[in-house]
Amino acid sequence: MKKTCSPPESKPTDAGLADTVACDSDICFIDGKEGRLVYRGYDALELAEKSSFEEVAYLLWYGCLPRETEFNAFLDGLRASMALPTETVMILRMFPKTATPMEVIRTAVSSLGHWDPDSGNTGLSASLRKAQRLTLRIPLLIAAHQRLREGLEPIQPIPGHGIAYNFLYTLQGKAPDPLVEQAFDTALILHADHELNASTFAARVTAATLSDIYSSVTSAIGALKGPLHGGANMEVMQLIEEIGRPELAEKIILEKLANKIKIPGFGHRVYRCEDPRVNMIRELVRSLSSAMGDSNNFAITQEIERVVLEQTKVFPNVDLYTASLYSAMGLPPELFTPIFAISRTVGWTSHIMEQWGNNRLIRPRAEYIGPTDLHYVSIEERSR
Ligand SMILES: CC(=O)SCCNC(=O)CCNC(=O)[C@H](O)C(C)(C)COP(=O)(O)OP(=O)(O)OC[C@H]1O[C@@H](n2cnc3c(N)ncnc32)[C@H](O)[C@@H]1OP(=O)(O)O
Ligand SMILES: O=C([O-])CC(=O)C(=O)O
Repeated sequence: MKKTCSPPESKPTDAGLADTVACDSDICFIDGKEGRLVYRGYDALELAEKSSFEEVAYLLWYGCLPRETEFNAFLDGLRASMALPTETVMILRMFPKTATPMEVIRTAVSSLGHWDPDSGNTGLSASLRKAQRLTLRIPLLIAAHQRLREGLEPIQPIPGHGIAYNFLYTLQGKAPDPLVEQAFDTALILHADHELNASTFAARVTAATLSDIYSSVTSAIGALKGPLHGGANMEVMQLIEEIGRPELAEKIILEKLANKIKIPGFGHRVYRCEDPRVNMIRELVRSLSSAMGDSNNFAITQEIERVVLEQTKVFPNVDLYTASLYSAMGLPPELFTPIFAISRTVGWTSHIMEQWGNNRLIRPRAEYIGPTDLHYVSIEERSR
């Protein structure tokens, strides 16, 4: 009798759903051939250059850019939500020292739902308020947990300052350098949405069961954590640290490629050219590293890029230079993926609300490739 199950012999028809269009959406457009990224009709690079993360959040949530009075009212509403519930800070104190920041935000974001004043209200206005609370509170939660890990007490954000400023301030305990704040705000804009990436799809699948926004965002955080998706930015930093000096990059990368190891920060399901965000982030790192007087990580990243491009047809993605950008800001690598979650929360929640606007349960089929005619044999007989 056969004792083990045999592995599947053929691949599903559309592995990874690479060729499947799963929904209509007017939030984000990607041209993977030409390398273009558009939020609600506006080029994301133009928004990154001229706008602010708060304005882009308004655009993604409401579908248009605000007039001045609308934006001021929106910012006033945001300020009112800019604090963590005391119960959440108590929960943060209870995590074991070994819990990574990404594991902590997965659990703590889920817990935030219990203290949301709109808990149980599933209307559109309540969902928008929840989306805004999540976007304001996730950075505070990441900063508070990091301070607790370092043996420091969490500190309150300063009303009147934006999300980028207050994340850096509540993390580092001092007003951020304006150059760093500006670069961080730009990075938040460039990560805010990306169509049906894995974490957004996870959020939409959960939302499509008519589950709540906190459950949907928690699903998304779980998907973002993996190294094939958001977790890649931390892996890029680990690779930079492993390499240590630019002149060692070529040897280490060639060895990895020879061993068929995928290099984090390269490859993308949609882009068949350089990810349009890469150049803007590359230039931000170049100027920030030089202003901070340490360009070693930038130089290593450039070497990694040169060798991978010489050896493969695989282009860099958004994560490649993000690692040395955040490192030039003095941020620890284990916060890189949680930072991705700060900006993508805007995209996730926009998609969740869009899903609810025209909902149908998301439930694809599997191509069954196992047997169908087996008969039950008792455990005694099977064990003979
Ligand atoms: C924000 C984001 O989520 S961006 C993506 C972040 N993830 C990473 O940076 C992790 C490294 N990259 C990867 O693992 C992949 O490129 C993914 C997961 C992003 C995309 O995967 P897929 O769309 O399934 O592409 P797939 O894995 O089939 O790659 C296509 C080809 O490019 C090669 N390739 C893809 N990525 C890489 C890489 N990072 N390093 C080396 N080769 C690569 C593959 O080996 C494959 O080559 P082959 O056709 O000769 O077998
Ligand atoms: O779109 C994807 O597959 C990955 C992603 O989230 C991004 O590139 O920002």
